[in-house]
Amino acid sequence: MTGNIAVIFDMDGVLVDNFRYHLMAWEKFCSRHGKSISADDFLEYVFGGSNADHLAFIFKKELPASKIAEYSAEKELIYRYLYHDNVVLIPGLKELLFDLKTAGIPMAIATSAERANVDFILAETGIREYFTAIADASMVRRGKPDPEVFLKAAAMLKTDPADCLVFEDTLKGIDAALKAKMKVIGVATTHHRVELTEAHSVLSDFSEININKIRELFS
Ligand SMILES: O=P(O)(O)OC[C@H]1O[C@@H](O)[C@H](O)[C@@H](O)[C@@H]1O
Repeated sequence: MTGNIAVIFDMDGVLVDNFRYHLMAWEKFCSRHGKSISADDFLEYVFGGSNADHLAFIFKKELPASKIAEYSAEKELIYRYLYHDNVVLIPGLKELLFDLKTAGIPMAIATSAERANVDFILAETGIREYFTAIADASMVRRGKPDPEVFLKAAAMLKTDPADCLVFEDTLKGIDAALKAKMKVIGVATTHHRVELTEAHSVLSDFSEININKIRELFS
């Protein structure tokens, strides 16, 4: 640990509460391809992971990279179409981003989503200026629960993983952050608070956290 902390935000379920829009998009995608996925299976087995893992679950086999790219583009177009007029930041997030930025604490996004979805969320919410680094699906070989995307974000921030705090809403993401040896706070949007007990702490939204509480996690 060097003492210079950084904060890494997952995107879906942490910056915005959009689980149901991803679910609707996957359901629509499945119906177009003669497949199906239940909400329970989606939540338990795939949400929070990579589209390659989602597609392997839906098609019951690994797909070639060209098919993964084609199907991902189709699903994400449906998702952005459905979610477009409904994008709202999680309460308290903007204030926390401002406080962290003015305190000189660097921030990154580490997401299983593709870059077009990141650009979509940042454009819709106007929070791009707060982030020094963005690690997306295209930059890693293995999706969460593998720690690769969080380690990539820490490297981009030039911060020791032990000095990083992650905000995550999924069990896969919390697992990944812990494997990266980072502190992790669960955000109870996609799951109930009681399901996120592996995290160092849990909150319902960002109005429950501030810089002093974040610093205390590292003391
Ligand atoms: O890592 P994040 O930001 O939670 O992103 C996860 C999601 O990213 C989306 O692009 C996928 O299609 C979702 O279904 C997936 O689980």
